[in-house]
Amino acid sequence: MITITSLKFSYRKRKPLFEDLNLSLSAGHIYGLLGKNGAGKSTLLKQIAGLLFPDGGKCLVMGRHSFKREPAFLQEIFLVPEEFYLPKVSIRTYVKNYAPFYPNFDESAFHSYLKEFDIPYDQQLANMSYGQKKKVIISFALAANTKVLIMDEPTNGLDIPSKSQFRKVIAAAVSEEKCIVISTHQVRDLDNLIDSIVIIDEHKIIFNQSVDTVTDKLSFKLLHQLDDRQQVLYKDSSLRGHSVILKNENMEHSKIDMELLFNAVLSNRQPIQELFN
Ligand SMILES: Nc1ncnc2c1ncn2[C@@H]1O[C@H](COP(=O)(O)OP(=O)(O)OP(=O)(O)O)[C@@H](O)[C@H]1O
Repeated sequence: MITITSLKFSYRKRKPLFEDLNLSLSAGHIYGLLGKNGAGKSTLLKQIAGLLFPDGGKCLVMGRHSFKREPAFLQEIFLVPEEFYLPKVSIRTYVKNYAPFYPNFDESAFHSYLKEFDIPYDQQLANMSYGQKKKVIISFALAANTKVLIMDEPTNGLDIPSKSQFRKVIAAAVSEEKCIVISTHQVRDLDNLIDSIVIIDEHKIIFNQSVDTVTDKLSFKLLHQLDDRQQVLYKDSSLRGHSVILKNENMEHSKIDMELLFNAVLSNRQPIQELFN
């Protein structure tokens, strides 16, 4: 669905942000895009949405160069940006004006997502808080029913109950035809939601694996004592004990700890990458 090959991009000359970045994302998945501040997550999402031109390489979405922003491409992609502007109109008028750009827009789904988020339909966008506006744009994005849905830090600004509502509405909107990409620092907000993890660091994609493959190869444990015989790939020690990542040699099933995995991939990249090659 999204194929990025040898992508090069920089905002400033002699300071490349992406160099030979390669990424392939398929339909039927929810990808979590993780990276440190400034790693280039938002920039990558903008490249996919065709809001930035590559300096080299290709960014193809549904077989089309995203930077061309052809109508057939725009109808099938929706980006929920981290910072957004909504016009000073009612939700009703917003839908009337913008839904026609999306041929598969589902108005009844839009109503049900708003209901899930406790947002009354008859409201003026100008009178809403940042978090409420964000819920409107997320609901609209899901109802637009595009094949590609990109969300940049969607849970920023959402209160605690809204985060589980968010997981619920996303889970309801998933289908085999859609590719959903969500960038976040709040990995716990995406718990049980994303099925694949993509990590960007130092100009490149350094990790792109499904959660199932990760838990097949790695075992996540909380140990009270470390045993020298165990080959610990990464550990994070606290008063609770040692949160560790081990090679999953006995085919045990454990629940992925995305924060631990992220820190492990960044600090102990080579042995972890080798396990997946
Ligand atoms: N419009 C711009 N002009 C110049 N440099 C920019 C611009 N936008 C972003 N950058 C720079 O590009 C780099 C990547 O920024 P980007 O916003 O893509 O990172 P990010 O991974 O989304 O970061 P964060 O997690 O902090 O949101 C940063 O060093 C940033 O300063």
